[in-house]
Amino acid sequence: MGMPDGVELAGPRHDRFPEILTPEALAFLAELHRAFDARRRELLARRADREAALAAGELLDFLPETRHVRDGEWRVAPPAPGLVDRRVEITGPTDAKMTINALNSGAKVWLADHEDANTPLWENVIGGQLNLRDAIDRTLSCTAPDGRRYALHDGDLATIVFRPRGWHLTEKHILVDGERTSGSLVDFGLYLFHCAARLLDRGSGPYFYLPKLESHLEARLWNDVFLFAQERLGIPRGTIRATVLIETYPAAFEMEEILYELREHSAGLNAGRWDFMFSVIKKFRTRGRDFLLPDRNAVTMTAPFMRAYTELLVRTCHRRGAHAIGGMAAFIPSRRDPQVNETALAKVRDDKTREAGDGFDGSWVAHPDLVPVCREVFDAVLGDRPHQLDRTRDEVRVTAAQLLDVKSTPGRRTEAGLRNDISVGVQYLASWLRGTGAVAIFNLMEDAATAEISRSQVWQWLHNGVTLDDSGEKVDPDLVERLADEELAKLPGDPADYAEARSLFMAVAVADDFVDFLTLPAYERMP
Ligand SMILES: CC(=O)SCCNC(=O)CCNC(=O)[C@H](O)C(C)(C)COP(=O)(O)OP(=O)(O)OC[C@H]1O[C@@H](n2cnc3c(N)ncnc32)[C@H](O)[C@@H]1OP(=O)(O)O
Ligand SMILES: O=CC(=O)O
Ligand SMILES: [Mg+2]
Repeated sequence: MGMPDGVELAGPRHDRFPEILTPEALAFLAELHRAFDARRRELLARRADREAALAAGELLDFLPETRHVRDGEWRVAPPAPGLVDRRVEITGPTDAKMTINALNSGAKVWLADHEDANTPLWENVIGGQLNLRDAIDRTLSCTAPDGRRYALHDGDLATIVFRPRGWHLTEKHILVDGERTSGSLVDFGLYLFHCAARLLDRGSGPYFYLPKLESHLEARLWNDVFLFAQERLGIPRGTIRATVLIETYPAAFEMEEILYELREHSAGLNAGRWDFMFSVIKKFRTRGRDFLLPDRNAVTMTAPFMRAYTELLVRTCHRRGAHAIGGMAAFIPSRRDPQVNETALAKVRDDKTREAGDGFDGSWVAHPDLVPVCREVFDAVLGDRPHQLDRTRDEVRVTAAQLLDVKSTPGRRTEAGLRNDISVGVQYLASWLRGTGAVAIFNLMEDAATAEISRSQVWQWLHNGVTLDDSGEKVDPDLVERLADEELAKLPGDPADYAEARSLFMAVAVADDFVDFLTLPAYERMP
């Protein structure tokens, strides 16, 4: 079989890429594109309409038209093999070394990330698929630049749960009928095509984390994609499993409906706190004081709106027999600095202790050295039980007003906070443009979600006439430029090295037109 009709490849064909970009796999992607891309675009347009309504004064609320779903009696499918005990999940990009380190880390699950932690550079997109396939075959190995050899352990490895890109992103290197394809469908389709049978042979399955959904209709689209793909590839219905990230403000009002749409394929929900915070800023960015957050690093999971969101998530999941998975504490341990390490371990322990106490069934860590802390905390609560689905949290009642109560968030808006947003935002973008989508900056994990908070916070303060609580200065474009000069001068290397990242940051943090996702213009600057 040659290149399927209507398919064009616009990216370089590196050594082993043809193993992934086979005519059969590309034909499958073309089918997915023709069947579902128009609906994807319609749903993106619906997001924009909803955002316009919020800008015009509407508020988010639970949907009247889906009350029957919330009031009905139904449960999601029982957990699939490898997804019963999820007390520790490590996340990270899919380069060979990280893949091996994550699978060997002792975590129960590895979230193999093509979203927040990944720059969708063509080499990462296809290289990641090769690494995943080789890892499942247990043939993956690599040598680091310093000569260290990496190979997979012989024993148990983490269950792989793959996170494709969100619905908003396209793949410009694979065209169907002259159109860019969807990043979500390309990532999902290639992984399913190459890995589903291999995973099933090993007693696991094709499992996914679904990012950045904004409504149950977007979950319905995923469910329809799953049904179609299972049929086409001859995989039994219900084999695919998906954990949905509740990480946008609108989705927090549709948790039940999202589980319901995916109930045959559901593996639960995750509290994606960083994108959630970004979405809170984004959706109400023009609505003044009621939705103005303090310094990014001052917003914690104990803020009233954050607590309402996580409490509702656990209650919703457990009522429906679905796992509730906690989020990411951003503190990164250090093997070089004992003080940084101690602080990170203590902060992560506190975070996981709160989650385990609240009823979560497991949680995320960003680094292998955090696996033992998370495991210890969940072991203490779960004991021999694989999860705590029996804690139904019937006492929890969360109202729309509680989810919307952003103004009670304690904290100040300071010059240090603004400087941090600018410095982190520019440094992160510089890394992203070099092809690395997750990086430690000032001892915190930064990825696309945390960088979105930084840039949207600057935009929000700037466009709502904020005066900083400490310096008394008004946030305006001149102040942002001056602080950028000062902050970039503190970084090692030549400030010119940051010129492109800085111009991109200003385009997404200062310009009047609010760009939906910083990765959209950033992707256009990539080869
Ligand atoms: C908001 C969200 O979506 S959160 C989920 C998305 N974000 C992520 O997944 C971030 C995941 N974490 C990371 O990428 C990394 O931990 C970083 C970039 C934050 C820090 O990485 P580094 O600077 O390399 O950390 P450090 O030098 O301490 O790493 C020590 C070792 O642990 C490994 N390691 C660190 N993090 C990970 C990880 N997440 N998965 C696998 N291995 C890892 C490193 O490869 C290194 O291995 P080596 O000793 O064999 O060389
Ligand atoms: O994807 C997770 C998040 O916190 O964002
Ligand atoms: Mg996210």
